[in-house]
Amino acid sequence: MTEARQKERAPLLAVDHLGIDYRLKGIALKAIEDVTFELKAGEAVALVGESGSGKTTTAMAIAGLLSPNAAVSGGEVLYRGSRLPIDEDDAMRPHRWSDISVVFQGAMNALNPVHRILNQIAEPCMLKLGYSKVRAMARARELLELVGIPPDRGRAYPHELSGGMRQRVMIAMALACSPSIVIGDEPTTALDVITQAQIMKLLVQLRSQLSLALILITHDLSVVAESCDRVMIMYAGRIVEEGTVSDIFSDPKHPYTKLLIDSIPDPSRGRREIRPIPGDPPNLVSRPSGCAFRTRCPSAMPICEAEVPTYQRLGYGCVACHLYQSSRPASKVAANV
Ligand SMILES: Nc1ncnc2c1ncn2[C@@H]1O[C@H](COP(=O)(O)OP(=O)(O)OP(=O)(O)O)[C@@H](O)[C@H]1O
Repeated sequence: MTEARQKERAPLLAVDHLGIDYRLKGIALKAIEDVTFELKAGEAVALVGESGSGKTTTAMAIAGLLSPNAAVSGGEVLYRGSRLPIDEDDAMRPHRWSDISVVFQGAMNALNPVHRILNQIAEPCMLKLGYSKVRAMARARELLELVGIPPDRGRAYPHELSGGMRQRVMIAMALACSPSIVIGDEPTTALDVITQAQIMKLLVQLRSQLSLALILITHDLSVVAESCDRVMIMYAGRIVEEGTVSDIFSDPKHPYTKLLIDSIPDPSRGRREIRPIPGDPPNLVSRPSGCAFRTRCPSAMPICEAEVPTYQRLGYGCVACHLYQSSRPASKVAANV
């Protein structure tokens, strides 16, 4: 097959055995290791996991927005079959906002307080798309309307808008250069519950209207169930399970995924409180040997201390757990879980 044909058939995004370390006073913190997944055009996937599991690092690596003390320790990210220069700021510039953009949490910090919002949305259109000021302002008005803000409000400064409106502005900015992938890093975290639901509804609607692929980082599993096709569960810097939303919720495999799903309040079963997972995630500077979850795992076996489980395909999903390693018979697997 020719190279051009291969690229044509490549997934929109492929993250291939990606590892990212943070340098801290000469010590390397392994924030993510061996992270591998694909994203198809128009697909919505969620990255889920406890705080510190590496969700934001994965997302920022894909967008080429890693902090200065981060370094790629292995692997690569491919966009439409071509390697993305994720650790080269200048080389990443043509991709940022045009191919991959990010909606961050806490719009107040991301927006410039002294510029009117219309100008802030118009700016990437001038810088990235080379639009004239007049054309960029027209595009900015169009984008405001798309995210449900009357274009006249474009004269407002960020502090004159509600939190929900500001987050809509962030979404408009993320869409300004018509990217194929939008990453939402906990895009609704700072908002009240009703506004959270409105913003998620907007993202879901825009995703289908514009055929966007979405990578959604969230702690909220109910949001995942309503807005995503697939879920990737992260633990201590690795993806431990991946599957369709319905498979993960109805038939989770990894003991961590099971506990995570069990932690959600379920009033229909008389459980109204969050049930925290006992124990703490490991220190990523000195990871425990073998499976990082073993110290909290109700199904841990001696092999879990000795070997890192490989990430294996299981049905339509993937799981990294010794309970499911292919050398083990299926009957034993069932008995152990
Ligand atoms: N700039 C940095 N320098 C050093 N360590 C960092 C840096 N950014 C993140 N880390 C560490 O890397 C690990 C992964 O962090 P990351 O923010 O990717 O996790 P997360 O799953 O997104 O967490 P949260 O849900 O709290 O945002 C954590 O141990 C975190 O403390």
